[in-house]
Amino acid sequence: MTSSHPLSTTTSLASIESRVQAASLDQHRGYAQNHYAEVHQDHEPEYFDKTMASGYQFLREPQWNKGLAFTPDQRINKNLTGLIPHTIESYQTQCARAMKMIQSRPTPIDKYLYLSSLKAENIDLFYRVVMDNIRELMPLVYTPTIGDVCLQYSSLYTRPEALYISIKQRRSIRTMLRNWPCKKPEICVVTDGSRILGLGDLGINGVGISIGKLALYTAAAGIDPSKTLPIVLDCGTDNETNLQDPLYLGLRQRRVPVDVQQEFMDEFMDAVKDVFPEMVVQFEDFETEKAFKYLDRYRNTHRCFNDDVQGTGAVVLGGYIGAVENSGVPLEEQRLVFMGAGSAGVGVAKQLMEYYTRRGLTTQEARDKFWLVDTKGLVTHDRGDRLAEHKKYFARTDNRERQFRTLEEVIEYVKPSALVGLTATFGCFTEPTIRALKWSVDAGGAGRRPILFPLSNPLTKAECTFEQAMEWTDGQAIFASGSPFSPITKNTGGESGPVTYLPNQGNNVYVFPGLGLGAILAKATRVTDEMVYTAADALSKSLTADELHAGLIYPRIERVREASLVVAREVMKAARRDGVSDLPEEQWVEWEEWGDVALVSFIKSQVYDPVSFADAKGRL
Ligand SMILES: NC(=O)C1=CN([C@@H]2O[C@H](COP(=O)(O)OP(=O)(O)OC[C@H]3O[C@@H](n4cnc5c(N)ncnc54)[C@H](OP(=O)(O)O)[C@@H]3O)[C@@H](O)[C@H]2O)C=CC1
Ligand SMILES: CC(=O)C(=O)O
Ligand SMILES: [Mg+2]
Repeated sequence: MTSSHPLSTTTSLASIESRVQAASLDQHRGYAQNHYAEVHQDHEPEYFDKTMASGYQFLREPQWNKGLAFTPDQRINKNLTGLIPHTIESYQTQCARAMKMIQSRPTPIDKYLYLSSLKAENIDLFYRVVMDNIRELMPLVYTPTIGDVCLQYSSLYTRPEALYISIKQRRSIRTMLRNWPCKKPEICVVTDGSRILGLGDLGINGVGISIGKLALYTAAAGIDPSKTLPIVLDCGTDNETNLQDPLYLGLRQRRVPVDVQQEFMDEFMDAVKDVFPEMVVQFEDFETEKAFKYLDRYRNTHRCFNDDVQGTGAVVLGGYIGAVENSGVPLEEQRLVFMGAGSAGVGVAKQLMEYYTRRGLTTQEARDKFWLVDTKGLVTHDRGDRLAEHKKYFARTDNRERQFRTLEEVIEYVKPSALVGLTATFGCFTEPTIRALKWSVDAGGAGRRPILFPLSNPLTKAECTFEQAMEWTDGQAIFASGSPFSPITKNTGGESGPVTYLPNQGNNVYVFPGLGLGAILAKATRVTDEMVYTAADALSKSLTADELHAGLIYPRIERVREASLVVAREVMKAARRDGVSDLPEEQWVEWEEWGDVALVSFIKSQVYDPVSFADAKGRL
């Protein structure tokens, strides 16, 4: 931590606030926000020196603290004797204590808060616990719980965990970036909070998603946590609840106009390039128009990608490839209906289209496989409204004789083999729609199975539940959801006994960590379409025989780190093929001589793995 970390400004704001009554809180906040706009530090932040630190100072630094795993020598050398209980504990024992505490907490938010404190105290232990219990804990540090955390972020706030940059501080962006304790962050997740999961505009509270995604960069791909940088750009909010909440931490104003935010964004991206030229930037949960606009604007000038458009596109393609194999409906006969034509819907449709064209279809033939539905019905050129730019590519002409206003009408007309939901609308895959999907697949021949992907997050926004999907398709649907559902065991009454159905989690967590890691390690100057497509392809090939046998289309979540490694390896190679890798050519030639073995061992040598007890015996 630095002596001039943003913590110091937060503390001074807190002390101002403690002296005023709630009634004048807003006024003081306004003062503070304008005041910050003038701040410009020209000195470098100071850092504690690990070799000099000792005693409590050492214990209070989450990246140095080992809890009770310090060896006797370390305790003596760092003046820790007496400051912690005499016992020496392995990480396993400490993990067991943490899990006991998590399990004893009554609600997911309470569990999240415990984990969050652990992260603030002992980073290695936090990641060890999360990695060793990823099936149980990922839903806490990520969707669905992170959605609730974002909704309540301002109330839950206890300590800084990100860079909070408001549009009023735009003249100080470089200073703020330099204030970040890590001098060379490698990956940043930035949001403006305008479309957080399916929860809409959450303003500055959306920062929880940047924090959550970066925790997964570490847990699921092994990026050193000290090299991660969560950022929220506060451009105001149109969320009335936030604007009325006395505890809301963001600007109390409506969102600035799109052109004003564009200037701010340009300044931000320029500052990022100046201060952290090698950092990869992941755009996250920007509302539709901005998501597409910023990706187009910066993709050829900055190391960046959009997770909702590209990461989601890649993860759905990665699962779709396996789903088609399991469905019994040949690729060329597949017909896809998408409910939702936003950043994720269009991003996914484009990625799947790319797959079709690489399989020999013309662009037109590939595009004809997709029917996109939005709040006004089937997206067509001539339905009487002004189509948003991003919808035009997939707009159809089917409604010359008839209008298709509802999903039911579209399914009846298209007779799809696959139904994809990216609407943020709970329950919009109704019983009739799911039964109609199954019916249209059955009509094609025996043994065929429908593909059903209700991908919206969090669970409260899922288009249907796993139970409904199984019930209404007689257990036939090949199912993937954005947030995790539990397996279902049904007693069929047959001789073979109960049947267990396994859901898949079709979430970009299977792509962004490996894509980011690959881009970082390849020193990619851009994140190209080829890198994104390759991530999808690699993901589809990363399943074990056991997973394939179980009918899964994504690796089990316990293997997400292995899958990320495969994705990162192939993304690195794609970066080289596209000529955007800044690694020396001799390095690539040397790796090539050894096949993938050398590249894999290079990746493994670069990733963070929280220490085991044996490692803890080593030097600090
Ligand atoms: N599983 C995963 O990995 C990911 C999941 N998502 C999820 O996808 C969802 C959408 O995200 P995103 O695309 O960025 O959001 P957008 O706001 O960009 O798009 C939402 C789309 O859904 C349409 N829509 C909303 N309600 C309905 C309805 N009742 N009937 C038909 N169409 C409807 C909207 O229509 P209109 O255009 O007319 O407003 C719009 O086209 C979110 O819940 C998000 O969490 C996103 C990224 C990754
Ligand atoms: C998963 C994700 O990125 C989203 O729901 O927006
Ligand atoms: Mg997202």
